[in-house]
Amino acid sequence: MEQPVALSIRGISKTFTGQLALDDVSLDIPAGAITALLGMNGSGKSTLIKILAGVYTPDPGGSLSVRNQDLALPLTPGAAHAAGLRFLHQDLGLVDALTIADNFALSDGFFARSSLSRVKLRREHAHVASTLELLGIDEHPGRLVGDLSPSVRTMVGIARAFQHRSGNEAGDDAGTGGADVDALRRNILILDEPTASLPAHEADRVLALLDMLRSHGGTAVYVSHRIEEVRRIADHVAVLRDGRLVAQEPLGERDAAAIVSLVIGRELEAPAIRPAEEREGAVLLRTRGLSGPRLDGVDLDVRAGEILGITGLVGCGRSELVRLLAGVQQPSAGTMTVAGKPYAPGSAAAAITAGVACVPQNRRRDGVVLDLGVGENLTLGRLGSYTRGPIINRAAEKAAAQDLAKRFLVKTASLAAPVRSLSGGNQQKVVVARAASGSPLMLLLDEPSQGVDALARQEISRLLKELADEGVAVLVASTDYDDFVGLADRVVVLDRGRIAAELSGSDITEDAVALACQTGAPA
Ligand SMILES: Nc1ncnc2c1ncn2[C@@H]1O[C@H](COP(=O)(O)OP(=O)(O)OP(=O)(O)O)[C@@H](O)[C@H]1O
Repeated sequence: MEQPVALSIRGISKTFTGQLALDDVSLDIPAGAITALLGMNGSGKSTLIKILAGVYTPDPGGSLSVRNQDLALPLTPGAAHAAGLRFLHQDLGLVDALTIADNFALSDGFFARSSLSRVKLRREHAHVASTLELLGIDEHPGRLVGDLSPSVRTMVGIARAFQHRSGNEAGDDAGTGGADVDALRRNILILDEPTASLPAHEADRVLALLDMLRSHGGTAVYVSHRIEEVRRIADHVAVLRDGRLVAQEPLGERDAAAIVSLVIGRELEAPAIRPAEEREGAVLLRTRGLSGPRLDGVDLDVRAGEILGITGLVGCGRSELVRLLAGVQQPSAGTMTVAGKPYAPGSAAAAITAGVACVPQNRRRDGVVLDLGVGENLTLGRLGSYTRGPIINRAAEKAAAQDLAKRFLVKTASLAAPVRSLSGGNQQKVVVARAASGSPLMLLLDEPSQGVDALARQEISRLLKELADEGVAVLVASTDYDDFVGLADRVVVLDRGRIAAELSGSDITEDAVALACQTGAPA
């Protein structure tokens, strides 16, 4: 039997200055099922979601309907909400310093809660608790959001999207209404890469919540670049390529390779294996007894030309290790050398001067200047390379930016376009390209494939191998174990700040790394 359609999108296009981001997209989202919205970086997924959320105005001509009711275009955020469209953006919009219940109240724009009586507050807590319970979230409404694990924060974000207000601000009944099963079934949840920044086992909990939503008859549209997650959770796939819808079908029994080829339009080639001799350079980085708040006496040798993976469960000290090596945090004990010389960078700039470049985890905060152009971001901090005396050679700067954009496959309307206008994955490519462009001795990357599509991920892997072949020591810290397969020569697993296991060569598989993270021992 055909499933009823929850959301129907007809002939939607969106042109940004000089660029067609969505081209006549028509798509039906079936009710009571999870649809994975897939596509490479820059294919138009976020643009479509922002049109549904009433953030972007589509080009004239298309139409939208929810359960056969036409919506007036352009939508406003209020009209989208009234129609039952619920959104979870990557930035969850939760306030750490407030409780779960307060965060629920905040989303209603209603925060005169000091005036609520104790009875009403208790009732409000009960509403929030029932919503949490319905979605399988085992937390007390009075818990501070800042104390929650990343996956529970995401789950709270989802639960909050479903709540409804009851009563009015002035009236007796003012307060936040919990969601009931009917609300879960009636509304349509749209999630833009909810698991992008979550390690695999945390992401699993969010997927379990989506399972729960589906079991209540709920409808969701889910964007992800993680193919295994799509296989695990989706009933249907819809694929955008260059702004056009190229597939809309049940997921069926497709394996990962089949989904990837649906997304990129061809088969992904197997990654090239690096010959062993290319990873046997001299020791470039040596740490002895390296310690910090989370790290506890790490001894590490990384060779020139080696690609080393660093992983472990949440709190293992992985990101701290990157920060200490990158000079943005100072060790409490231990020593480091780079190319045999003492290395104690007091800042990121000092690390770069010593030949250690870093691709930080939070690209929007630390990696790019959103309002500067793509070209300027690519050459940022390297102006010295294009100046002779007081004269800046703009042509040389532009040529360098063009080269980098081409080599790292940055998809942009022009080099002058602000980085803000780039899709998430393309912003990431800009950061990687810039870090690699200064001929570093060592390149550190913290979660480099967050929000990056399968093809770009492979391109980044290929470029990292190229850099390693040129003698650069590459350190990739990641919780996405797939990042290491076909890329890393060696993977070091951290557990509570110490080295717990090490894998190398063909032993590096997703399952073996996962097992080593769980047990602290190689498979
Ligand atoms: N505000 C904007 N101004 C100009 N161009 C934009 C703007 N927002 C998006 N674009 C362009 O529209 C196209 C689609 O971008 P969009 O962010 O929708 O891609 P996406 O599929 O969500 O990618 P990703 O997987 O990387 O998040 C891209 O080429 C992007 O550069």
